[in-house]
Amino acid sequence: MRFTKMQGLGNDYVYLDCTKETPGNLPGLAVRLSDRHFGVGSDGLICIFPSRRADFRMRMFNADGSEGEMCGNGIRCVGKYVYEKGLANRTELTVETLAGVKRLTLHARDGAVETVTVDMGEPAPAPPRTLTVRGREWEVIPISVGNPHIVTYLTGVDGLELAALGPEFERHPAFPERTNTEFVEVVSPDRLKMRVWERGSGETLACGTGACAVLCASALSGRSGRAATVQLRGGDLDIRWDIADNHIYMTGPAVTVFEGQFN
Ligand SMILES: N[C@@H](CCC[C@H](N)C(=O)O)C(=O)O
Repeated sequence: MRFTKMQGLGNDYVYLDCTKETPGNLPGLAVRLSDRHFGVGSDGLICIFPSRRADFRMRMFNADGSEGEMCGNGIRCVGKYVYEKGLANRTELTVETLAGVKRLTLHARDGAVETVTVDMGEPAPAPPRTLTVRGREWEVIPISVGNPHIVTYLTGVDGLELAALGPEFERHPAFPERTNTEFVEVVSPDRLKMRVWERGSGETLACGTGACAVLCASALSGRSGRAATVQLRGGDLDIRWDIADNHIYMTGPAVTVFEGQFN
């Protein structure tokens, strides 16, 4: 079956066109293809299907084979994929996910999609709480943007030992479904620097839903305004929380890396 490797700010996935045929055991395939030594190498697998409720439906699987409700960097790449492969001929699209139907606006030049704006819908924040992880107390703000996130603030985010800390947040007993965790340093009210430990994939270079959770948590706690640049290891995302419709809008790049075939 043919595949396309794409990335949004270095958050890379293998993309499959499942509009005509679908391979079996998608979780197992995600584990196999994501392996950076024995597979294609990626943070997971994204499959594109027809939809009864929207123009397309996407399913995303993390590198460990678990299924996520939504993927912010991935859905931008889905927009680029369907447009450039000729599966869609409009620059306004809808994509069904386990977190609802999302609206995409593709920004294309000479037939190539460079950036995509996604209406990520309404965030669902919960009251802050304190967690003990590795003997330290961390104040976290839980926020669902369709998938689960917790956001915590500190200085010196670059020096954080995420490989040791991340798994303990992900599997903390307070979150039976596991969680994505964003570690944030406020650079200024309109620039937030973050690192992310993703549920099911570990540290990634960027997380679109995570960046939306960070903007929401920062605005609610008075650390930022309702629009900011979120600086991730793989680059910047522009995030805006609209006051009129309460939706979060994310704008960022989508890039094709290479195509291939697996047996
Ligand atoms: N990288 C993604 C999020 C992928 C899903 C996440 N790991 C989960 O399990 O919820 C993004 O860009 O949003």
